[in-house]
Amino acid sequence: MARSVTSSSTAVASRKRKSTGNVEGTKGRSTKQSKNSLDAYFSPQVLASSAPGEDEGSKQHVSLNEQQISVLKMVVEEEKNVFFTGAAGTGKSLLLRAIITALRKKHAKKPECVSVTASTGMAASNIGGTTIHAWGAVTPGMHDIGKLISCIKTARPAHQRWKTTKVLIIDEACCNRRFLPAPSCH
Ligand SMILES: Nc1ncnc2c1ncn2[C@@H]1O[C@H](COP(=O)(O)OP(=O)(O)OP(=O)(O)O)[C@@H](O)[C@H]1O
Repeated sequence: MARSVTSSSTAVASRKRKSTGNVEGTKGRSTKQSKNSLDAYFSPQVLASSAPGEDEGSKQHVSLNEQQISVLKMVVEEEKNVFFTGAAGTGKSLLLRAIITALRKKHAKKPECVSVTASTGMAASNIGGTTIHAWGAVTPGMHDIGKLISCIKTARPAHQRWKTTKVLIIDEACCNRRFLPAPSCH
């Protein structure tokens, strides 16, 4: 199955995901080195978003803080399923952009492995993604797994996306409590 990253907040799911983690739950575990090491595909400098009314050119590169880096590692290096959340202005969006950049670098040869979605159209457009419902051909509020799978199978492009995606990002995941991806679908 695909692994996922969700946030309020964001979730990332991966086909190789081993467990769920959060920042507080980060445990020192061995990570793959060599070409899969963080440094190989991630630059810790992230373009900060400009304030409303500010010139786009005024954007500055900032470095992720320790907590953001630990989440980034859990997602990109350790390939865990991660849900991260936090109070307003704590850097979730910046972290998510860094995660997307790092995952796209890591999977540059197979871009279809990384899917970027959100629970609302507005949130999706902010991160250059699509809604989770459009992406996966899933109906909000449908809890019958059998029916969900039937729906997905009749929508070929969506079915293909479920099969090829290794990392599924869902931003603002908690905005839509009626739908959370059912891992048993894939
Ligand atoms: N590590 C960092 N170093 C410097 N600035 C940062 C860092 N992380 C985030 N920021 C800045 O803090 C501000 C808030 O960050 P961001 O928009 O990512 O927060 P958020 O948690 O997504 O907020 P909200 O929940 O309101 O959407 C932004 O201006 C961002 O550039």
